[in-house]
Amino acid sequence: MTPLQAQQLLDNAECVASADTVQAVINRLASEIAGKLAADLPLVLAVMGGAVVFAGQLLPRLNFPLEFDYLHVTRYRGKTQGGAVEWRVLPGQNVAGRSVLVLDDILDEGETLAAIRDKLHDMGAARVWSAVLTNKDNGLTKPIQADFVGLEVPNRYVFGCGMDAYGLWRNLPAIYALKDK
Ligand SMILES: O=P(O)(O)OC[C@H]1O[C@H](OP(=O)(O)OP(=O)(O)O)[C@H](O)[C@@H]1O
Ligand SMILES: Nc1nc2[nH]cnc2c(=O)[nH]1
Repeated sequence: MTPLQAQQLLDNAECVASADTVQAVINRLASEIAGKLAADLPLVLAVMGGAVVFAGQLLPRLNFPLEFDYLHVTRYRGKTQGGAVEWRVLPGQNVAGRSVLVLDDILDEGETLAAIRDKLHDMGAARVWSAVLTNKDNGLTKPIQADFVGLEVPNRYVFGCGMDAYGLWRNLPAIYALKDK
């Protein structure tokens, strides 16, 4: 894709959450998470790559001791339809016996987060919590619900705030939905 095509993608998209809304949502999530996990010394795991913006903005708002690490799993690989869950970096052995909080940018069909939860339980996590910046309102019965949900987004392909559109635009401070084809 050329820079002009990438710009046209954004120009034709619809903003579904402004940058101010996203900041307010992350503030609320930080306080909800502190209410549940402040005394647990949790291991916080960001799901690369989509969670990078969410994690980077949430972590400084969590005012209690925690350990941070990441895992990398992908299922969309720059496309707008998901496929098989592919592990690129497994969680570390430090999950055993821990209260683990998984951070991700979006819960869509739920396959990714369910696979992460199962993996963490297999590795001996004492309790697995999850926080997602967005939950897609797609009418599906999902295999997992997140414990902490930022925003509901419409049943369209969304991007910005860590979420990509054809591999691009993760850097946007607001959330957009691709124009319907
Ligand atoms: O609920 P699901 O339908 O399973 O989709 C959610 C997952 O899809 C995205 O990851 P993606 O595979 O696009 O990789 P990325 O993090 O590199 O964008 C997103 O970051 C979630 O991890
Ligand atoms: N960027 C992005 N990634 C996703 N993964 C699952 N659904 C989506 C979506 O709508 N946008």
